[in-house]
Amino acid sequence: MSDKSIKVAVIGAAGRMGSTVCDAVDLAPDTELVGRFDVGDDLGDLGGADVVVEFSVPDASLTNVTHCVEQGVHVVVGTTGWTEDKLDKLRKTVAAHKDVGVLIAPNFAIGAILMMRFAEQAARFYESVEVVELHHPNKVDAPSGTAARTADLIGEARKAAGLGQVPDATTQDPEGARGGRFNGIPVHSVRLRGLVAHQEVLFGAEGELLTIRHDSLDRASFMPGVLTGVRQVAGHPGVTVGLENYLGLS
Ligand SMILES: NC(=O)C1=CN([C@@H]2O[C@H](COP(=O)(O)OP(=O)(O)OC[C@H]3O[C@@H](n4cnc5c(N)ncnc54)[C@H](O)[C@@H]3O)[C@@H](O)[C@H]2O)C=CC1
Ligand SMILES: O=C(O)C1=N[C@H](C(=O)O)C[C@H](O)C1
Repeated sequence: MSDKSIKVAVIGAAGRMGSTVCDAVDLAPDTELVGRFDVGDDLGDLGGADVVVEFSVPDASLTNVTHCVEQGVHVVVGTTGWTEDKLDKLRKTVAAHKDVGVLIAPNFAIGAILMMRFAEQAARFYESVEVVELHHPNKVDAPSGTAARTADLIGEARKAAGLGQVPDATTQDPEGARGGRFNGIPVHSVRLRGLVAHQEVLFGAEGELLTIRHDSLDRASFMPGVLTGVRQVAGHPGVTVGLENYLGLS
């Protein structure tokens, strides 16, 4: 007999991730789908949900998550674009609702979380590093949240190790062919029909290379992580960034 004990609503339910999450919540033995919301819907009492899963667009996420917190509902957030400024605003709202947990995860795939962790560990040993993220062409943001987070982790690890800037003799790049820089780390974004979500972290030192690559070939890869978030978020009050904090990897 199943015990559908966690009531879950999904915001962004008509999207690629939101619809996949609705199916996963329906199928899991311990979760019940009680609400599907998308753009223009009145979020109201969120269908009586215990936990909301939010996969919308960067411009809307803070407003949606704030509404959930003000309703006293825990939130698992997959939407990207969480700047420090937005996180600060959210933390202030959550501080007034002390029992509420919010998980913001740039990537729910276990391999992507490990890729970030391994890249952070490798960072101090290599003079050169570049991040290449590759996604489907319908993605609205660049770089990916995963690439931004990876670059941030690597940049901090390099600073802690006393490493300077990555070596780069480029003086002429009128079209931006060298990509963007995030926390000092070069990041390149590829958009290609046929791809889902992929990333390579390229490390280089004299006479050797290390490449760490992760591929999400299907959105099913994100679902175990999303369900882990749904099951654990109530036990983690406050704002948590990164699913690794729920997995004993932090
Ligand atoms: N953390 C993770 O593991 C992953 C994160 N993502 C992120 O999730 C987000 C969504 O990605 P996709 O599902 O591929 O996009 P999508 O474009 O397929 O879906 C977004 C949905 O949000 C809806 N929406 C737009 N404005 C809204 C609003 N104000 N309120 C409620 N819903 C609204 C849209 O109508 C659409 O149905 C992106 O930020 C993406 O980067 C995507 C895959 C994995
Ligand atoms: O939009 C996507 O598809 C994805 N978005 C997230 C990101 O920006 O990192 C996670 C994953 O890369 C898929």
